Amino acid sequence: MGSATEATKDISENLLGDKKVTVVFVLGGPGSGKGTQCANIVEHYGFTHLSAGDLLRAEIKSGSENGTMIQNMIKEGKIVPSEVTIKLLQTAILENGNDKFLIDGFPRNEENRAAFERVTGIVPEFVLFFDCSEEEMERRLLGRNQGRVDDNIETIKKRFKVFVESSLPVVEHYESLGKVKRIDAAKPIPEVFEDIKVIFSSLASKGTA
Ligand SMILES: Nc1ncnc2c1ncn2[C@@H]1O[C@H](COP(=O)(O)OP(=O)(O)O)[C@@H](O)[C@H]1O
Ligand SMILES: O=c1ccn([C@@H]2O[C@H](COP(=O)(O)OP(=O)(O)O)[C@@H](O)[C@H]2O)c(=O)[nH]1
Ligand SMILES: [Mg+2]
Repeated sequence: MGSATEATKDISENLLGDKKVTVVFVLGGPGSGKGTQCANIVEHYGFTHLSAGDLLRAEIKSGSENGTMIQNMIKEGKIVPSEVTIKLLQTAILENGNDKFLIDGFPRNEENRAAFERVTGIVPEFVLFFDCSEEEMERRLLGRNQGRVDDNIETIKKRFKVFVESSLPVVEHYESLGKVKRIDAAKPIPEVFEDIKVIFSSLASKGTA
């Protein structure tokens, strides 16, 4: 047991250098409000927001050799191979001076989760889970208006299916470890943030973040 922990720590030190980080995974269905609330958390609690989806969209824009593959997967609501997303997250963590990160929209399946833990050695402090009905999420996505290739009804239905089949098992995994803090994300934006504040204020007062 002890040696397994040591091994994980060594890997972490190899790939993140000496950097010790506090990570919160922000998970929830498409349109549940993850990005919106991450901006609020950044403003009040000094975290850096890393949206896996935003990093992938930036990678497409940068003209990377993976761009076309990523674009096609996003359009189909599919999950991009772990090594691509993990590399982007790892680089973003290393390039940033902060040591507290909200990782938004990742891990999206169990393979993402296991690969991230194996490669970076990072174990999340907790998982903030946004609970919202599909009806409400669909309404929000259709009104998001950011010109995204995946905010159309056909792709939205595919994303909901992937969320239930592949992403919810990640939440269940962390649930079994007692690490999930569930938020009723169907409420209006300021009310959702009030509930989030309770969680992050107690974290700050414990001195763990
Ligand atoms: N609590 C809320 N009530 C109503 N609309 C919301 C709420 N939270 C976010 N939105 C809106 O819903 C859309 C999706 O929110 P976003 O934060 O991008 O979700 P996610 O990152 O989970 O996909 C955005 O247009 C946002 O302004
Ligand atoms: O770790 C990730 C995060 C996102 N995506 C892809 O990017 C899309 C948009 O993700 P984002 O988190 O931006 O969407 P949201 O849930 O916020 O609406 C997803 O449907 C996936 O196709 C992915 O493959 N891996
Ligand atoms: Mg988002």
